[in-house]
Amino acid sequence: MTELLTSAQMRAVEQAAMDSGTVTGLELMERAGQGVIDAAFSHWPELAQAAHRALVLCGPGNNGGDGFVIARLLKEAGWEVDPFLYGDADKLPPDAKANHQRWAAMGGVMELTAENLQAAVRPDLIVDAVFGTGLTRPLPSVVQQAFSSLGRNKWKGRTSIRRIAVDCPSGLNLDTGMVPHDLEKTGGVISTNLTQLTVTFHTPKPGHYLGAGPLVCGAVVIADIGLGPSDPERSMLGQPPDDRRARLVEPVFAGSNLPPRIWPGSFVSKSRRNGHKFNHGHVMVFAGGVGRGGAGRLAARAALRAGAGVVTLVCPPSALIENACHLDAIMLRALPKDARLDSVADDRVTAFCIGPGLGVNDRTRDLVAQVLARRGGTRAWRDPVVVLDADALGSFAGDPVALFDQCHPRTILTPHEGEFARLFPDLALSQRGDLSKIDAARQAAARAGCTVLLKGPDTVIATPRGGASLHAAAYDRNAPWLATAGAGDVLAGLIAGLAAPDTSADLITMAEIAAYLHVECAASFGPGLIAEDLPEELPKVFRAIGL
Ligand SMILES: NC(=O)C1=CN([C@@H]2O[C@H](COP(=O)(O)OP(=O)(O)OC[C@H]3O[C@@H](n4cnc5c(N)ncnc54)[C@H](O)[C@@H]3O)[C@@H](O)[C@H]2O)[C@@H](O)CC1
Ligand SMILES: [K+]
Repeated sequence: MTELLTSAQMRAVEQAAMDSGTVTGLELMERAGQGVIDAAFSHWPELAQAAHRALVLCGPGNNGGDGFVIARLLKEAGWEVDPFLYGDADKLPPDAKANHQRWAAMGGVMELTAENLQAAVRPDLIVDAVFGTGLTRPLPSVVQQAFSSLGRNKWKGRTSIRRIAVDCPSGLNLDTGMVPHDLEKTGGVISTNLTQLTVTFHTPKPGHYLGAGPLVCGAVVIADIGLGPSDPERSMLGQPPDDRRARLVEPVFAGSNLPPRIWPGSFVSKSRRNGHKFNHGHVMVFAGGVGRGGAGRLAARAALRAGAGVVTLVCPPSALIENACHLDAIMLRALPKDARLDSVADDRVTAFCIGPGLGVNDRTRDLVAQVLARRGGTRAWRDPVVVLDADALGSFAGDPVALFDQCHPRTILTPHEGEFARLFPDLALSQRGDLSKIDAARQAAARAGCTVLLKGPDTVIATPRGGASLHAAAYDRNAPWLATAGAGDVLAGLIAGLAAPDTSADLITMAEIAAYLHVECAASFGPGLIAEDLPEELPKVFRAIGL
């Protein structure tokens, strides 16, 4: 797990390092500039083999300061360098001003405008050092126009020009992954700032993985600027996340890759020990009525493939034959309309998955209430895990507090953005503004008193205490085939199946692993994927991670 530092957290880390006297701001800036050049040369080795030409676009803050370091270092390596500045050189912050002055002894600086860029000699490399973590509002129109002009320039072989961004493509908010748009203006970085490589410092930032981040960053490389390890991450293995710093869900700990056999493999119950089927948990999944059982069956299948010892599907009596025609290894029980849950669920049920295909109605509300009221029974030390998805959430759309009042710490809500908006209208995507998806999920978890997994290509998992992690199906784990009907039902089943064993780790850890495996299955299966394929791909993914 890699920590994702917000802009404020990153500033605090830098400030603490400077206050400790181990490093100065100028030294950090020098390392940042050098880190960008090293990353560029490693990504495009041909650039390292001879001197070339660079356009360096600098902004009014320390991101611009990094740009002036890059300009100087490239010039010293024999490159032709043309820097452009947005803003007033006299108003640059101290370290950036110092680097501007060092550059000024070597060459001139042009004002950053579309006209000046149009007149520039064709570069081999364009460096975007206009705005980094300090962006607070939409890009100024003059900067937008300058970026747009780069795409219109008459340079020969324009498409072979390499484009690198310092910390982020300018215009991207690194806390939210949003590109604040001034709606009066057209374009914006998404269409005009075609970054191929983004070099960020110390740790990745949430915005590299949230929202538009993966669409605009190209590839992301982390440059070490000597701020030390971010946290003893190895000790975080299987631990709940820090209450303030979010983490990225990936098998990387303390900066090095762990074999996936250790994470996530060692958290899969059956990889650890033998035992009776009930040692691996009993998952109960609820299915809808006649013709609506597919979603529940998908979840049940995923729970069983994930390693639950026993999975039972519960359905109305009228749907018994339909489900019996589809199921073998999954047990089947009928629950008449007015019957109590106790008539089918004994104390050995360790996890419930409720919602997919169930219908938005009073019966669903009643079943959710009965499931949430269950306690550990003979396993009094541990209440059953409850995964609430789809219609279990939709059924409380008009009265979310009634749901939150019943949720306990072993509950996880797994909404997509639409379902989330109905439970937490003020935290909906359309209302979020500068609130990141991570903070929205945190607030939702605090309100609901349980874990919340907010789905998407950027899936955020948050706990009521503020712990949060982000799983991104992005960059080399991009999985567009996952946007398919039923994929969410499979995820809900995976969580229930992984979290069902008595020995399973905390709920957020198991939700992280479910999100990870879900995408691994999609990537492993590849194009043409439909939801049924996901559970069937799981054995192959388990073998690939060394189980
Ligand atoms: N010593 C440090 O703090 C280090 C900082 N580093 C670099 O410094 C960057 C952060 O520097 P800053 O905090 O100065 O932030 P930025 O350089 O991203 O920009 C901040 C400046 O832009 C202005 N601004 C923000 N949004 C604007 C908009 N839409 N239109 C016009 N002006 C706008 C702000 O008022 C401020 O003057 C990082 O991204 C990184 O590249 C690195 O050099 C490593 C060391
Ligand atoms: K930038």
